[in-house]
Amino acid sequence: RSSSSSRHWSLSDFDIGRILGKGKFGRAYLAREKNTGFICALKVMFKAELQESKIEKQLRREVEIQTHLRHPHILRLYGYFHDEKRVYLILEYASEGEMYKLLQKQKTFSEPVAAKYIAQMASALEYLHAKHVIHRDIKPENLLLNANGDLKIADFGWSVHAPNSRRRTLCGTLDYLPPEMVEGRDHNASVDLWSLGVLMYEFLVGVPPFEDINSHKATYRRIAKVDLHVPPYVSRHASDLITRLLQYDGADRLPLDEVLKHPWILKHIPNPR
Ligand SMILES: Nc1ncnc2c1ncn2[C@@H]1O[C@H](COP(=O)(O)OP(=O)(O)OP(=O)(O)O)[C@@H](O)[C@H]1O
Ligand SMILES: O=C(O)c1cc(-c2cccc(F)c2)nc2ccccc12
Ligand SMILES: [Mg+2]
Repeated sequence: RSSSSSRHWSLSDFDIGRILGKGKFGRAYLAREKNTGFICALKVMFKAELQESKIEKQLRREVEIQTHLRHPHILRLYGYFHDEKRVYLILEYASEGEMYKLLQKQKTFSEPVAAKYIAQMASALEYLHAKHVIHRDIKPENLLLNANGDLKIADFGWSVHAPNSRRRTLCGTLDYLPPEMVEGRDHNASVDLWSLGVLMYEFLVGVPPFEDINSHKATYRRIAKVDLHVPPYVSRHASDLITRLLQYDGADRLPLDEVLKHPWILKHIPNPR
């Protein structure tokens, strides 16, 4: 019996269901493998579009990295295949969809709910960093939720093997990027610690800490200055953890094993991991 990722798949192996969502390049569909009835998400991308945007190499790296990852809070990539016009990724199905939409609907999460997600993130990042993989694009848009309401890190399009000096121009929001990346300097796994702090702040406050809706430049300046203001309604322990992650120098950011032992996490999650 060949493992799912080495087997040669084709579109005729699947019944295709409803569309799950559209991304920049990808459309994801609910799908069922015909022989086993296994439910998955099939992400379909057009080769022409991938070539135009020159992200073929990034996609191959994403696939190479994600196929080898096995963690309860990292979305599984079971395999992939391509035909003349399209590339297909066979992904774990996350039935509760995007964290981003849940946060938008609820505005903020309670501290116990936020602590559950931050503990799941810390555990997944600990696993990634042990494999010298940095995600570099942690944000609510790239987190999915499964039927149990558990978080799944998706979208490894920006992940690389650490350490790294980015070559590709950044696109999308700056909100989650640490000073060393907005300043184009070398960076390492501690960039994910910064993003974890930004994510925690956004879960509790409803907006990212350095957002300036008027200008990129203003956001850039606020990040570089670590211009952080935690509102008074955020508990002392939560505010302490956010501050320990949003440190200018990557070496000063609280390591993941300390995050998982922080009083704010232990208060809500007795045995994290
Ligand atoms: N495994 C999955 N389970 C459930 N829904 C999914 C899954 N993968 C993708 N989706 C849905 O499809 C949408 C588009 O997929 P995805 O974000 O991976 O495309 P993309 O090309 O990365 O787009 P972008 O880069 O803009 O996020 C997601 O926002 C999500 O709503
Ligand atoms: O025609 C190809 O050989 C091809 C293969 C793949 C590909 C193959 C496996 C994994 C993966 F992520 C991507 N991506 C492409 C993107 C643009 C144009 C052509 C291709
Ligand atoms: Mg996406």
